[in-house]
Amino acid sequence: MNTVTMKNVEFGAGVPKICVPICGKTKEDVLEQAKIILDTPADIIEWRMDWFEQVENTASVVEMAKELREVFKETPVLATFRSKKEGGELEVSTEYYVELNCAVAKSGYVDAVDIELYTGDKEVETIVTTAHENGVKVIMSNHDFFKTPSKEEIISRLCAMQEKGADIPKIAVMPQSKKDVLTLLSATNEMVEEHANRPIITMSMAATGVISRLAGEVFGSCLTFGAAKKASAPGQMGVNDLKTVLETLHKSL
Ligand SMILES: O=C1C[C@@](O)(C(=O)O)C[C@@H](O)[C@@H]1O
Repeated sequence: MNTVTMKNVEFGAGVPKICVPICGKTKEDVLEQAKIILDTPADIIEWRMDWFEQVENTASVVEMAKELREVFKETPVLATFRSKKEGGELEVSTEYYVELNCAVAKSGYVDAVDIELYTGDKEVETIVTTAHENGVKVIMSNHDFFKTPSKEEIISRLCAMQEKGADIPKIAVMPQSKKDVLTLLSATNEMVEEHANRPIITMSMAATGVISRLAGEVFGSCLTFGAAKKASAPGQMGVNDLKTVLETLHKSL
């Protein structure tokens, strides 16, 4: 199993890393949330660009990324535009999605970009190539906010991401029962043991799925999302509680 390193943070080894999202509408909101996160045990920051009111202007986005880099000098920053169909705040054209991700990847101010698997093959390839040419890692993602696909389907999506050059494949699914949470955990375990040659991220959302956000070290998810001021998806715990649970589990493993 290869690990992935951004700044000094190694994904895929030891305790799962904690990612804290920033969901600010204005530049002031973004910076306010950033300053709050500075006092938390976040290992990596996710800037949810789809929340940013100036997201349709690439120059403003790059400027904001620059300011975030000034706040987070040593902490990796992941830039994510989450499309509305996968749980985000805004829909943009596929053409703009590609332009935005390429601009932010080329800016030199972020360490990773999130690319949704189902953007389109050509488009995904363009962003992956641009990111890698600029030394930026790719977290490739898929979200189902309504249900949990079968174990085989979850594994097949994670494998597709690996084939498309994701540095870290990621899937978030919604459980409709406790059994669905077991399906996600079982898919995670099988993916890591039989298919993956790199770290992966998985989670089952909402209250029913919260155990999946804590058990990554057991089943094989290298990162978990925790909230500081604002959660970006249902089921995220407060970042300090999350840290305590991860560390407590780690001591017994
Ligand atoms: O992909 C993910 C995972 C997530 O949806 C979650 O469930 O924690 C939160 C999003 O901000 C992030 O982009």
